Amino acid sequence: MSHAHGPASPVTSRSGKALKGRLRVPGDKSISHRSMIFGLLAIGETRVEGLLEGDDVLRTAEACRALGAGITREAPGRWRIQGVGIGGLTEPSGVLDFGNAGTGSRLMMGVAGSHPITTTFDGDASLRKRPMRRILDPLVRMGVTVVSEAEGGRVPLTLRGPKETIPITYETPAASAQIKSAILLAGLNSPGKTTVLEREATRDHTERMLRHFGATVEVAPYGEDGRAITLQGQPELRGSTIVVPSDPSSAAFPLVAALITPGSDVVIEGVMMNPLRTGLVTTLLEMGASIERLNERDEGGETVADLRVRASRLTGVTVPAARAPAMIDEYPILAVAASFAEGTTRMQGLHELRVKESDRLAAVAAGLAEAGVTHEIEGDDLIVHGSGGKVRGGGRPIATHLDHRIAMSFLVMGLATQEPVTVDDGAMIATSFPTFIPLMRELGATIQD
Ligand SMILES: O=C(O)C1=C[C@@H](OP(=O)(O)O)[C@@H](O)[C@H](O)C1
Ligand SMILES: C=C(OP(=O)(O)O)C(=O)O
Repeated sequence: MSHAHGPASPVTSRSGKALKGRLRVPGDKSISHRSMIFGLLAIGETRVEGLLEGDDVLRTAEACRALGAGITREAPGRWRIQGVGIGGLTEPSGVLDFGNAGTGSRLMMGVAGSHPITTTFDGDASLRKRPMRRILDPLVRMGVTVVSEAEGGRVPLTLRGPKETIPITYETPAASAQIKSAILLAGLNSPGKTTVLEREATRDHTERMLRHFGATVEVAPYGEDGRAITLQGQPELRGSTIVVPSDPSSAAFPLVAALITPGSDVVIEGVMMNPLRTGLVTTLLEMGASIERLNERDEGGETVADLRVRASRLTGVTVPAARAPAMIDEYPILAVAASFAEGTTRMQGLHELRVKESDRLAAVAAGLAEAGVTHEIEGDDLIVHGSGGKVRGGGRPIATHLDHRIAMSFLVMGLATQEPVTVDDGAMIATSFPTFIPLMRELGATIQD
């Protein structure tokens, strides 16, 4: 089982030459998970190009197989899925082990939980700590039975679905695309309309893909910044082709690395620029970063651009809480950028960071402390006092707590610190960005494992 994690493998980065060159980061993790899931739920064949072959997505693929999909890998990133259609899922013979993946497990609770089969979900020590009540509550209202659960509504847990789900209208208690998506996916097996109300708009990949596969989805404004998303249940989803754009959350690492490493000039090709994902770029531009959006074009229904990034003098800013959904996974790397800025950066409203792969507020703060960066946590805000370019680094190995983004963020920091930075374990990087270390080395980075 994946919760028995192997021996930790420390990784060290150190400052060296400027970063130069062009690179393409792997496919978007959110779209990759959903490609597998929609492939399972469609009738006929789905073809995927540019799938992220990270551990999280491979777990979702395995789960889809266990639920009846025929899945083949034809070439790197090129996959074919034979779907079973909504209502056609088969009961898996074993536990669905999602490893480290919140997205995979939560979306699949909506998919498998909405069918009249019994499914058990589990994951690693990190996933076993993450809250699942936020998914189970709406599913129960839709007629799903929680057969068993670990204390506090956590995995391992077992669901049994009804023949059809009950259509509901539900306001999500947190700005979370995972909650929204689990409900909409469960609503696919419902005879009526399922409506999700979100007070703040979150990434809309599920809505876009529902339409792409043939479902009817209406989106209306809700409140000041929110949306009401209504799905007509029991559509026939048809197998489709998906081209997965590069993941902006992965691009964030070479992007910040180039900004903080003197003399750097890097182009990151084909990065998805969905406005619900570009909060980090917006913030860095406000801080004075040199980031050019070149060659903007449409790829697979999303706007993508090549980002030319040059080393820049950054200035501290206040990042409003309202921007959090558009950059939720990018706060650890923003904290690194803020450490090198002139002045103070205040990141507001970060409560959701406490329930990611680790408590990211605590993990970032602990890492900053090791590296000699002055910072505070005030309520849900993280305040980083930048050093105007000089960050000590060194300290004891940074504790990554099974969190890929903590590992990559502090390895990026070490590329520009006075002393090397070591993270205690690089293994989890493979969950979302397996080629991170080789790609960074190609740009000239010194990273040793
Ligand atoms: O829907 C998705 O693909 C994701 C939603 C976000 O989680 P929340 O919904 O918990 O905010 C994000 O942190 C995660 O990496 C991917
Ligand atoms: C929060 C993340 O992922 P997940 O919730 O899918 O584990 C992430 O990738 O930063």
